[in-house]
Amino acid sequence: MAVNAESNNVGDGLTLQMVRDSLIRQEDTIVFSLIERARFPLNSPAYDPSYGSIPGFSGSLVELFVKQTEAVQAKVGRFENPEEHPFFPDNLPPSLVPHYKFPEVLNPAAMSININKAIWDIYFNKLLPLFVAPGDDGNYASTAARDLECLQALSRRIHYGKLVAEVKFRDEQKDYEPPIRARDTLVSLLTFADVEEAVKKRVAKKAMTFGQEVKLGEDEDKGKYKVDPVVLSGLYGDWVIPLTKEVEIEYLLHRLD
Ligand SMILES: O=C(O)C(=O)C[C@]1(C(=O)O)C=C[C@@H](O)C=C1
Repeated sequence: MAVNAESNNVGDGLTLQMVRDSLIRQEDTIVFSLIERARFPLNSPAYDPSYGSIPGFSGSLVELFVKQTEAVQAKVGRFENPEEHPFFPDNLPPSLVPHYKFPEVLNPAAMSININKAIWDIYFNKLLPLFVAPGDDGNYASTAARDLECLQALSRRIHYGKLVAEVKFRDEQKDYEPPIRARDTLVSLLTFADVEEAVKKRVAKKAMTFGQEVKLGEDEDKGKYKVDPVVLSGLYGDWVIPLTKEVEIEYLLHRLD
């Protein structure tokens, strides 16, 4: 994605269009990862701390999987990238690999913003039941792996709100400073209803395109999708965009600290 990874011309040259292009690219990852998760039913034992009573660990299978995976990823430097946020930041091991100097685009206040706890709760309690079928097929490890892919893709996108906010602030500093100082509402200033509509429509279209049954010959199953496009676009409208705005607001409120 990444303003970081794909472009050397970041920092002062960062534009709202560049940041939005990255959000559009990230939709692909999110839609694909949700479709992949939907291959499995809910598999609720993966989320039940009492399932299996894991020796030496008090938590669910998915928590164990995420904590252990994040520990490995921390060792190879994943969270050195300011665009990455761990779900379990406490007691992560340090990176063992040489430090890459990522461009410093954000205000240092950005470091303290991590809303992954909210993302975790919303993903498991609100989103999952909307797009996976009920049931249990025993594939708990694969299910947990797919969940982490969804969570990381969503988290990256939502925390990208920091970059969106930074660019908006730089573009319209005069407009943003007074409400920030007054700790006033910023939401109307940073909302673009037309952009939000376009995001939701594009997500529905991607869900149709990526999630169609591809068949050869006559018996094409038109209109049958792996995940309901209306559900995915609703999930963006109800959760992904509002959480991104929450990060934007949080970032801006500390932008002048
Ligand atoms: O593109 C922007 O301006 C954003 O702030 C991102 C985003 C989104 O989450 O997609 C959020 C708020 C705006 O109303 C429009 C879109």
